[in-house]
Amino acid sequence: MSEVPIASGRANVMLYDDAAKKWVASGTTQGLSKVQIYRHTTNNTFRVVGRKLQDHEVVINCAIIRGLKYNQATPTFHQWRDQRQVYGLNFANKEDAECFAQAMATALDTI
Ligand SMILES: CCOC(=O)[C@@H]1C[C@@H](CC)[C@@H]2C=C[C@H]3CCN(C(=O)[C@@H]4CC[C@H]5C=C[C@]6(CCCN6C(=O)[C@H](Cc6ccccc6Cl)NC(C)=O)C(=O)N54)[C@@H]3C(=O)N12
Repeated sequence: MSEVPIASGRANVMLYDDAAKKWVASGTTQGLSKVQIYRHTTNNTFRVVGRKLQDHEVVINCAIIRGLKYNQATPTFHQWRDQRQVYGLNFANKEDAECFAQAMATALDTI
C-alpha cells in the first residue's frame, strides 16, 4: 500500500498545445476521467493520476513538484504547468473541483 489516494474527481483532462494555441484532450478519446492525487506513504511525495472512466487509459501521470502554481482559472477549470507542458482539468462539477483543489493545496503544503 505504498500510494494512497487523497482526492478523486471527475474531469476532462486537457493539455495545452502551445503551437496551435488550443487545449486538446489528453489520451486517445474524448471523455471524462477519474483524476486522483496519490500520496506516497514512505517518501511523502504526491502525484496526479487520471484514468478514463470508459477504458481506464491513463491520461495524466505527473508529479506534484514543490512550488507548483495551481491556477483555478474558473470554478471548474483548473490548470498548472511543468517545464514540458500545461495541464488543464475541466471538472464535471464545482464540488469535485473544490475537493481536488483542497487536496492539491494540502500536498503543496506538505512537500
Ligand atoms: C470558456 C471557453 O473556454 C475555452 O474555449 C477553452 C476550452 C475550455 C476547456 C478545456 C477551457 C476552459 C476554461 C478557460 C479559462 C481560461 N482559459 C484559457 O485557456 C486561458 C485563456 C487565455 C489562454 C492563454 C494562456 C493559457 C493557456 C496556457 C496556460 N495559460 C495561462 O494563461 C497560464 C495559466 C496559469 C497561471 C498560473 C499558473 C499556472 C498556469 Cl497554467 N498562465 C501562465 C502565466 O502560464 C490559458 O489558460 N489561457 C480556458 C479556456 O479558454 N478554455
